[in-house]
Amino acid sequence: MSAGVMGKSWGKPRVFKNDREPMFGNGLVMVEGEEWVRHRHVITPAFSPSNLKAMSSLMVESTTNMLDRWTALINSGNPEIDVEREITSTAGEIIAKTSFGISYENGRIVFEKLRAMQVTLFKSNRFVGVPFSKYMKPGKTLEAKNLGKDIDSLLTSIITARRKSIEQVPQKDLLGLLMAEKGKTLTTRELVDECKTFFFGGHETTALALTWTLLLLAVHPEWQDRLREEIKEVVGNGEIDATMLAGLKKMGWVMNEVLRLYSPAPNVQRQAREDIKVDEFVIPKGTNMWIDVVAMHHDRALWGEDVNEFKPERFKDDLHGGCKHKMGFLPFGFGGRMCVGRNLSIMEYRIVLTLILTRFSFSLSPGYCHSPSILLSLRPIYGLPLIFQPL
Ligand code: HEM
Repeated sequence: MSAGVMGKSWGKPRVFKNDREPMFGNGLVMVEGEEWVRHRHVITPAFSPSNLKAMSSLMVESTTNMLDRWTALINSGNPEIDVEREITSTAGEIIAKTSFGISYENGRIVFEKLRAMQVTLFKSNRFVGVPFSKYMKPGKTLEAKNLGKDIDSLLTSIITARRKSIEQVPQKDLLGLLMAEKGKTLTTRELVDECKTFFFGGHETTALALTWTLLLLAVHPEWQDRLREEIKEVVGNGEIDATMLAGLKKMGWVMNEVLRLYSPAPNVQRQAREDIKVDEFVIPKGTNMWIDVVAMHHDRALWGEDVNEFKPERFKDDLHGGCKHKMGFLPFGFGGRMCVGRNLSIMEYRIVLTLILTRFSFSLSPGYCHSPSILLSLRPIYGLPLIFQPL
């Protein structure tokens, strides 16, 4: 691929920014040029393996609460559970805990308001790029704006309080880590936007990766067994230790195969900041490029005749899953702007799936209707009802 494709001459489309401003403000997803370099420099170290490991117990805690709820439902004669709704809510709780903490009152309120804002935006903001779309649902747009104001002022008060106490109690969540960076700093306004960015960029994507995985494991029970065997060998029956998770190789292939077949982020966007030469073509300044990741991940020419089959083993000896082009598998984007939270989501995926598989087996409910749809993310539009059996 030409160097022009990967260079800094590509930014994010303005239309994408307008539509997503309430969610991301001027957070990492939105900033460009030198500003992006500065933000990325401060944020990347917060996602280091040792920082992430310290967050694993929060993930275990929220997931265990969810699974205890499932056990109570099953014991009361209700073994059918909509896992999409359940997992999205738990992933929201996990990202709020790992981003800014919710063990104190203001954090909990921010979390509730972010959730409400997500529901509102989902109703008002699904026409990405449609001119004047925010005027189609003016009530919802206003509601999102008011929630946004409340969230900003609550997060500002959390950050101000932490600035006063940072010497005494440095917090180990992402906000605490960003505030503790020596020399490089973000302003309070920038920190507010990064907290929102982590929430909106980080939980639904991970939840959908898990949801689609449970669908595929429900229809391929032999893979439930294989993963359970691997968990027994690698994790044993004791508590999950984050250092063991890298040993879950087959689970890694399954995650890649799910991200290939049902990529939660269905497209990656760029806009030419200047005229760019790519091989014999010139792409004029201002051109929007939407890379259709879903289509690329289902392209027979790249993947072969079995492109639509669930075959995790295609990732066994090849990080690209046997794809004929090294840029053909892009669930986390590409280049310098590749997803900064991917290791957090990989850790969360492994923890949640390990805990589910250790406690339950599951099959598809006859009520499931397969209809993957792109509404910002790629989601099962009618949810995912599964029938659970305790092990
Ligand atoms: C399965 C889970 C996830 C998927 C599929 C995913 C996917 C993506 C994609 C496709 C991009 C755009 C990359 C590009 O433009 O080349 C991105 C960027 C980003 N993601 Fe994720 N993501 C996931 C989880 C997370 C998590 C857990 C967080 C944060 C806690 C996060 C935070 C971000 C941020 C901040 C960016 C912007 C990076 C930049 O522009 O420098 N993501 N993600």
